[in-house]
Amino acid sequence: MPTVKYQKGDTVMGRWPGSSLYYQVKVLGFDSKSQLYTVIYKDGTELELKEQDIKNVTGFQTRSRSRSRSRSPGRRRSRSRSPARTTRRSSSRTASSRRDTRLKDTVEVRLSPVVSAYVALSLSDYSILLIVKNMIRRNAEEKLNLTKMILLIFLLFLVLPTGAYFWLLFLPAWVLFVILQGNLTDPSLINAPPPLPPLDTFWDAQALCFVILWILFQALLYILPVGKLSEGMPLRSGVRLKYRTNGFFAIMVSAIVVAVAVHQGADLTYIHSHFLQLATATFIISVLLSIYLYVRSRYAASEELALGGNSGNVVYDFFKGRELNPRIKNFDLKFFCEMRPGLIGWCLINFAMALAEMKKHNLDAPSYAMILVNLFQLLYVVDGLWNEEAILTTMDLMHDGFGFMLAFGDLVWVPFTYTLQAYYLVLHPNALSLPAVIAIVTLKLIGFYIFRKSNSEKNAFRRNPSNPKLSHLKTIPTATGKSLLVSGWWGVVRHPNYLGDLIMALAWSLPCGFSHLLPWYYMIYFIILLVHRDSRDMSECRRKYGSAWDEYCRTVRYRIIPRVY
Ligand SMILES: NC(=O)C1=CN([C@@H]2O[C@H](COP(=O)(O)OP(=O)(O)OC[C@H]3O[C@@H](n4cnc5c(N)ncnc54)[C@H](OP(=O)(O)O)[C@@H]3O)[C@@H](O)[C@H]2O)C=CC1
Ligand SMILES: CC(C)CCC[C@@H](C)[C@H]1CC=C2C3=C(CC[C@@]21C)[C@@]1(C)CC[C@H](O)C(C)(C)[C@@H]1CC3
Repeated sequence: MPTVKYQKGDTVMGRWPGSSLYYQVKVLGFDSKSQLYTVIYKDGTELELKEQDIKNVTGFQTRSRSRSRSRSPGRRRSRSRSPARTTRRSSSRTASSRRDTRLKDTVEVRLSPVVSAYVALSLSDYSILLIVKNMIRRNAEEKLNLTKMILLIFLLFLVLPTGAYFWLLFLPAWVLFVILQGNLTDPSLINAPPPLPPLDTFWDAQALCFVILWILFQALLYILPVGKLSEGMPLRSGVRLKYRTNGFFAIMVSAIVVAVAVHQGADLTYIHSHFLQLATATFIISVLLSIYLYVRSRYAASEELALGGNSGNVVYDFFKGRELNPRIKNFDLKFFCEMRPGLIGWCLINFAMALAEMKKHNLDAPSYAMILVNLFQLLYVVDGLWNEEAILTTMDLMHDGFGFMLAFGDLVWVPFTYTLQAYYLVLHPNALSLPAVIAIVTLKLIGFYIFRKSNSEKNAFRRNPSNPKLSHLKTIPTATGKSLLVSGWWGVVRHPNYLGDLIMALAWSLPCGFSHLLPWYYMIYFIILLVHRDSRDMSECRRKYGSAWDEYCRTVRYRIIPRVY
């Protein structure tokens, strides 16, 4: 490599992707086409880095040493670490938060993120690709293992930009499929789809007006100066955005307005009889919104863009979303869409399904199964809105761009597929015995307890790591200045909140019985969604926290279900 700055075999300092931290690496080679160096970290991770993300060891060490001399031994220990080494666990919160503050000083060099050869992939996807690359190599060495290979193909399919084309077509088609199935006497998720109804049945101008009115009504409640103004997590620029967290107020006012409308003779069973038309109208709105989001993201400053979704591939970026927090003045589009029209709409639709069931079967009250589904999901939504501030520390709000996936997910997917159990029960009643009711309620409460406690614990910790109520918890400091909880709920499994959520999902499907797979759709989808989110989060955290994350994973061995997964 005659014109190349670093030679094969050189020991240099390489920036850890997505962070500002440098670790010692060995240069393995240089690709003149992509202008990228292949380097190997001490833990064996191979990465491709740009020249500007590599520094000479000499100058680097001098600076590090002169800085660390003035610091405590604990501080020096953490600075000398490579991603391969483990970090010591702190047994006291106060001590660790003190160290965290000091560790912040280690973020000293700011460089542009690596643009990998996989131009169309976000950084987290890039990490998945690295995992896949390693798996292929290992599989080739260890002979083929079928399960691993299937997982590998699945992962590749999820991350490749071409996957976006598939999902763009598949997701709306799936919503249509399940809605049509729910109307059949004998629905099946595995049979061929029922014949498409004539095109004009999809469209209803009145349905579109209702959807627009609903979204405007929710927008009005959102902008009212009622409720707390909460601060989001610090952005890359250091800025903390403010969010109006008045979701509980919004659902209460919505409930009163709906109750008054029903009292005045409004027939909510319209929602059941026009389910398809309402879904079509909402779908159109979500597409228009996504186009708007994509166009405005082209004018957004680079620090306003999410790490993923900026590949240059228009379809992939449109799907994933580019802008992190698109706002019109103080109106946060992502936060609003995730927490209001779809989420509160979900409860409204469930309630309408209960009325439709009563009308259809001439009942004085909804069935036990319908009541359970309604109450369980209402509790889930009300709890989400009551703890609305906690959403600000979730992956969607902190890391994901706002594009078609979330716009469609929030506005169409949530209200029109999460309501499938109630929709199913209208035409397919399922009688429940009292012991069955008690068992299902108990299961729901257990799931809810785990879900709420674990989410609140993480949220409280992220908001104030020195919170005295959390001082009994063990933590692992990380090089970014943030710590990881390693005892309490987050010491049981790596995603206790997913465990609670899955138990609740089970309790939502059980009231519908076992005659058909359709009401179990949510459970199946949710397992896939959460397993995928967990692996996405794992690679994201591995990238952010390096060795500290490895230590966390060694200490907390299971991801979602203790001793199983
Ligand atoms: N009903 C539905 O359709 C869905 C529901 N959900 C629910 O939403 C909730 C939020 O889920 P989601 O956003 O996916 O993920 P989490 O709320 O679990 O957030 C993951 C983040 O938490 C932080 N974290 C991870 N481990 C630790 C630890 N040991 N100590 C401290 N912080 C840690 C990391 O962020 P950092 O370190 O950067 O702070 C990580 O990126 C969950 O309860 C989930 O079940 C999610 C998706 C769909
Ligand atoms: C269309 C795709 C296949 C999937 C899109 C995923 C979205 C539907 C979900 C991503 C994260 C979500 C959350 C909730 C709803 C579903 C989406 C938007 C949530 C608001 C539900 C209520 C909970 O209490 C919560 C914890 C606030 C949830 C946060 C994540």
